[in-house]
Amino acid sequence: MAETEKPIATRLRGMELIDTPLLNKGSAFTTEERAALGLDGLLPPTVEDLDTQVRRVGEAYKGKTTDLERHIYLRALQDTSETLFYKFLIDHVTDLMPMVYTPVVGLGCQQFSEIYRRPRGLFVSYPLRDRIDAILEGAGDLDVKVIVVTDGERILGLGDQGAGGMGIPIGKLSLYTACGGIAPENTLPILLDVGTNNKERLEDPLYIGWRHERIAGAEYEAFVDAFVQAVKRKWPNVLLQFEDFAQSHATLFLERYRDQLCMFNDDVQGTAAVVVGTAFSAVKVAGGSIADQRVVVVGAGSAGCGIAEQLIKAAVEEGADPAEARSRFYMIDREGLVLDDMQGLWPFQQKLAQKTSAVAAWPAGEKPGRFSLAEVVKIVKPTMLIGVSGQPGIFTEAVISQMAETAARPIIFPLSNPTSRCEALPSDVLAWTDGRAVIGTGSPFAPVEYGGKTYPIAQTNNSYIFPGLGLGVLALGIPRVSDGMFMATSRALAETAPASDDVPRLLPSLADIRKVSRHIAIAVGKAAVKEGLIPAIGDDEITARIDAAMWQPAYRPIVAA
Ligand SMILES: NC(=O)c1ccc[n+]([C@@H]2O[C@H](COP(=O)([O-])OP(=O)(O)OC[C@H]3O[C@@H](n4cnc5c(N)ncnc54)[C@H](O)[C@@H]3O)[C@@H](O)[C@H]2O)c1
Ligand SMILES: O=C(O)C[C@H](O)C(=O)O
Ligand SMILES: [Mn+2]
Repeated sequence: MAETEKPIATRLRGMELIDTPLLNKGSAFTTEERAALGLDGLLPPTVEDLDTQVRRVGEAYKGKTTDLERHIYLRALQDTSETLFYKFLIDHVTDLMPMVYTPVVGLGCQQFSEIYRRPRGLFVSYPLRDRIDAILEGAGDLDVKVIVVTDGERILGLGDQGAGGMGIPIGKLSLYTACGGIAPENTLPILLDVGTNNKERLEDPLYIGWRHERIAGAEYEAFVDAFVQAVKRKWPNVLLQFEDFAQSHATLFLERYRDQLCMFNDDVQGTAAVVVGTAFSAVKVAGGSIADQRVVVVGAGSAGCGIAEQLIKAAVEEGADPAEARSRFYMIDREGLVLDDMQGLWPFQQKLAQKTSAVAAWPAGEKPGRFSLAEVVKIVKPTMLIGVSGQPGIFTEAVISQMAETAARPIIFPLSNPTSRCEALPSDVLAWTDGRAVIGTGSPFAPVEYGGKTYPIAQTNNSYIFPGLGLGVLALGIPRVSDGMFMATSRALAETAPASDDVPRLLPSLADIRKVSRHIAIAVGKAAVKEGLIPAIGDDEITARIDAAMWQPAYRPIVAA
């Protein structure tokens, strides 16, 4: 009997069963199930199959006229029947992913309180801080194996969304299932509600979060710690993904907790991994290696510094001298080029600051001792330009065309999400570089027509990484997430990229994402064996365990318990 056919035994009957999205089959409950589970008469008489249901859903979906309506429809479907939702999502992943994930999930977070229908996941709010263990019990019978948690403070490039940030863990976990084959009953989204400093949300009479300014400092850190310790008690082996925390907390918690449990920070590590993987493909097109690049990163935050560090690691693995590799990185933040004499840098920024002595001989900029993005591009002649600033349009025509003067194939990654925060539109970047740019973006863009050719735009988003990483970790019981595992995901991702022909093809098509995630999971498993994180097992065994673990969207027989 195939894995998917093992019957599920339940005590639920009638409407209670129909109201349980993990078990509900709607019109696909069989005649026997209807009789045994008290469903006769509650359902219309025709017994349908999943494909027929997907057709009906497709028709209803076509009638939606705005992206927010499409998002609401898909979320409601997920809360009605998870199997049907995932079948629809997986079958049409390229079209539907932007509706459950970036960019539309950004709108979903901003309007979370307005479109709110039914609870999903857990809200751990500060006023209930003495009852965190009890709140986690609310997960009920779920066999929780992966949690995505946010406090909503830096939602994409949209800033503080308070409790509305819950849209992000829900969206990320949908991709764990759709793209990585993690069973939905193994996933749990969590929102730490510590208030919000977003005035608009605080003044919104419909705001569903705790109407209070953000708790900060020691109280906040103690609260997060109480949460993490409670998670460890309840689910000691869970994979805990930190998502969309503010810059002041992302790296802090990563360093604090990485040796305490199986966790990672997606904005720091997952992002770095997808960028390094895409960069491997990009340098194949542009010529040279990672170690040859001169890199300007705009936005020296969690993502920017994570990306720079992992690219440096890749250059060193290619044989570069570590100090020399580091010296080729130019981080730009609000004050321009990040220099070691600047006040108030975080330690992770300090490590990437250029030495004031190194720029002493540079031509004077507009502000004494400071250098703008435009000035840095002119002086440094970068080969790679990465945007993780959340500042739309910051890659101006002047900046891009300046870069194109000195780089034959400029590698340009405007990575900020959602689309409204993108540093430059791919169509503009191609036009400003006579079609020579090698482009990756964070949000999805349609292929661009330029000079009689069609350029696919690589969606350089951590969604290419975390589902496969999670699959590997869960299928093989890997107890910690290491930097080496992330480097393995980058290499595995690059291996799946199609060969570039007359236009760059940096990443595989999203339609192949489950195959890509499987390939990444296998690479993660091999890296874990190599690092001694799990007992030595052969490659065939790794592959077999991953294949067996992959959840498929199909109905399983249900019997009365
Ligand atoms: N493509 C992806 O997979 C991916 C992954 C993570 C983050 N991102 C995007 O990257 C952006 C930043 O994320 P983060 O976690 O690093 O946030 P962050 O807040 O840690 O960092 C953003 C940095 O940009 C700087 N900045 C703001 N205005 C600037 C300006 N005018 N010039 C230069 N720098 C400026 C800020 O000072 C800050 O240091 C977000 O928009 C997010 O959506 C994309
Ligand atoms: O959520 C995304 O689309 C990617 C990333 O994690 C981000 O914060 O922008
Ligand atoms: Mn994120």
